[in-house]
Amino acid sequence: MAQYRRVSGSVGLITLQNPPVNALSASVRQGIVDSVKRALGDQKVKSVVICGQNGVFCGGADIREFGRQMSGPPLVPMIHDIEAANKPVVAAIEGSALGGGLELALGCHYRISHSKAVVYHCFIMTMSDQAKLGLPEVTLGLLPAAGGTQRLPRLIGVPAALNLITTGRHVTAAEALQLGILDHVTEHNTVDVAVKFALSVTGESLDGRRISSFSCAPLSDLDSLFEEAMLKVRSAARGAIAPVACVQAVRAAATLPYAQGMEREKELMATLFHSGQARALQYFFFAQRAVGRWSTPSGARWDTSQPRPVRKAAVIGLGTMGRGITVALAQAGLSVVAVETHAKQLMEATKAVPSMLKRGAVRGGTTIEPDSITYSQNLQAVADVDLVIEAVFEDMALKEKVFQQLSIICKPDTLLCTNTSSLDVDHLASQTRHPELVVGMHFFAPAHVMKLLEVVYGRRSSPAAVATAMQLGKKMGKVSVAVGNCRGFAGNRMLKRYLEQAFFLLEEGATPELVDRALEEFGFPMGVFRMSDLSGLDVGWRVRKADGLADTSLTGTSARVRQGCRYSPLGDLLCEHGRFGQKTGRGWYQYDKPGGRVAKSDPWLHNFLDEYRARHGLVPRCIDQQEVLERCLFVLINEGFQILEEGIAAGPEDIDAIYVFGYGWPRHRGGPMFYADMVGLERVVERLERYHQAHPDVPYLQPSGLLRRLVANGSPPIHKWRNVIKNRNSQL
Ligand SMILES: CCCCCCC/C=C/C(=O)SCCNC(=O)CCNC(=O)[C@H](O)C(C)(C)COP(=O)(O)OP(=O)(O)OC[C@H]1O[C@@H](n2cnc3c(N)ncnc32)[C@H](O)[C@@H]1OP(=O)(O)O
Repeated sequence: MAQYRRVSGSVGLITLQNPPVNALSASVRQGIVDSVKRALGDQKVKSVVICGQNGVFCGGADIREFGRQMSGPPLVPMIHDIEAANKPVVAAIEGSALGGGLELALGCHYRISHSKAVVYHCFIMTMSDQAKLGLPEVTLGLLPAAGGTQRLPRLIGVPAALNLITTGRHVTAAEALQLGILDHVTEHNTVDVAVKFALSVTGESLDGRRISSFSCAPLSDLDSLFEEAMLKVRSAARGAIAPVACVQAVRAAATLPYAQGMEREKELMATLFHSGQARALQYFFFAQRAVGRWSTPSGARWDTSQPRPVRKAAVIGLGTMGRGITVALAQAGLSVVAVETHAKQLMEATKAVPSMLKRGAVRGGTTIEPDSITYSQNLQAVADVDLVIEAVFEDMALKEKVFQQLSIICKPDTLLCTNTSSLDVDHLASQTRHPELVVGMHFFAPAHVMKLLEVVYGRRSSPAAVATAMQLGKKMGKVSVAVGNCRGFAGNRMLKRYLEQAFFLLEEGATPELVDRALEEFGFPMGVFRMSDLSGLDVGWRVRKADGLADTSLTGTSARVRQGCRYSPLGDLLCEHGRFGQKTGRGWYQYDKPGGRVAKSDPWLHNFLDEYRARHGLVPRCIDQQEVLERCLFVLINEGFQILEEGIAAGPEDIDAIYVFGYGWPRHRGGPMFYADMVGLERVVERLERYHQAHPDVPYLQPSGLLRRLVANGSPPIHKWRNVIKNRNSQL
């Protein structure tokens, strides 16, 4: 809806009303069309202001309408009519003007927005109280098809428009003013200022105010500008089609008259609108928000659990993870006690952490007060903190000891969190006096950069403890996903199956290059072997040794079998050769030096694989990309269904958010569970069964019970899976 009233005698004020973000639903568009008509037809009205209710201008087109039959007045002619009006129309932008919201504002003759001077909160300087503007359609697999690709370059120039449209980034009102998107910013009430402004421009000529009549500022070398832009978008998101279409649409603005440019925009949008990528990205938009509405099998929920305030936190262990967590906490404005019992490691951390903070501040355009962190070699320093995150070496005996000590030293209500990536959170809780205050906070390296946080609730974790960890994650800018306690939790448990298949494929005749190429063409930034080299092969080796798996003294058939199942010792053998990946300059690939980044094919590795196969009587066969994808991805997906079945994750959105934010799953494919839905659950079952027949010694290739049940229920779409899971759980 849109409300219309006349204010200050001669200004028609149109207020968009569609909480929470005033999205341009059919009824809002109808409201705008009707109100504009009324304003233009009313002789008493000399100028018009468009604003949004509750301090938000407009969050863009209503994304929920995209999957349905479109109705109501279309955006393009609506915006065209506003621009063509013979009375000045002013956009009063508070909160957000995004997507169709900004395109609506670009159709207005003037744009005024809200910007407050720099504010300080805790130790961090931000520009928080400012409107945000942008054309984020590309992040939804679309392009700004309500004239955005044609008006923005005409207003601010081709290079700046290309940047905004292809990245979808939001800019603050201050930056938008600098770029020329806004005519004016104010620290006062934006709508009042816009109304006064509208009165002041009454009767002035609008000839120079209609952006569609502008020409793009000429540029000397358009071809190389667009070639460069195309290369950039192609390497930023492999295989994503929307960024490419965005570049093509902006090119049309730079080279064609407006009307033809609009035709091109429409054509390009038509190719995107019904694409699988658009569906995946729009699903993921809502999935991201759904993970915040967490619940646990014991009935704890996001809306009934009260988080505790956390002002002062401690980090125990200042290795790579601990340092990153310290930085993330400080960046969130908390006071941090950083504890490391080894003097040398502590000294290194006192140098590394401030420089990480500095780099982060430069990147984020903020300043940070390093005094918010105190360092100590003594665990007693955590006595008065509200929350502790333990990040010591991944060793149960060591962690047990730390938790026993923390339980004595800390205040009785201090939340004790562990950053373990796979160990038993319940067991650690049992070492403390208040197991209800123990949860896992599983960060991903580098912890101050990666968006994902798995919040692991144990059997006895209280709802308040889960809510506090979830909220703290959000405060640190993370996407927090609540998961249950099992070996590897959700993400690493699924990863284990994926890695196993990759090793098996090498045994059967593939090379790291072939496997990685298939996965990178699918859209992962790095294939499994390049990724292992980056994160260090010794990490998994240590875990396998702790699990009693990495025994390379075994010979004959038993070398490749553990607990009755197929096992590949390839990763263990590489580690025994001192090949830990990038850090040693050798892994699945070779690097020019230890710490080198550029992976090169390694003849040694190929010989090693040949010898290994010969030793075990394995006859290499031709493996194609389809098999690589199906074996690696379907087994990972299958484990995802098992995790849903067991209630370790509450819904498919949780798993998808974990994989996109923590494991590089291409966002335009929606996440592993969405991908399964797109491929078709029946097909996933059929392929898994086929591979299981061929490899009966790999039990994880057998389709999970939930996957089979979903197929038996007619393969409902992903948003209905929770019902099938719920029905099953209620029968138990
Ligand atoms: C052939 C057809 C031609 C059509 C041409 C179309 C051209 C235009 C296309 C578009 O405009 S696409 C939409 C572009 N806009 C966006 O991408 C903005 C999306 N929203 C946001 O970034 C944020 O929501 C916000 C506006 C910055 C506000 O953030 P905040 O953190 O305050 O709230 P959220 O939790 O994110 O959202 C609250 C609530 O609102 C729902 N929502 C937000 N935006 C939209 C939207 N555009 N459409 C529908 N719903 C929206 C969001 O999902 C949340 O609800 P729940 O999911 O929690 O129920």
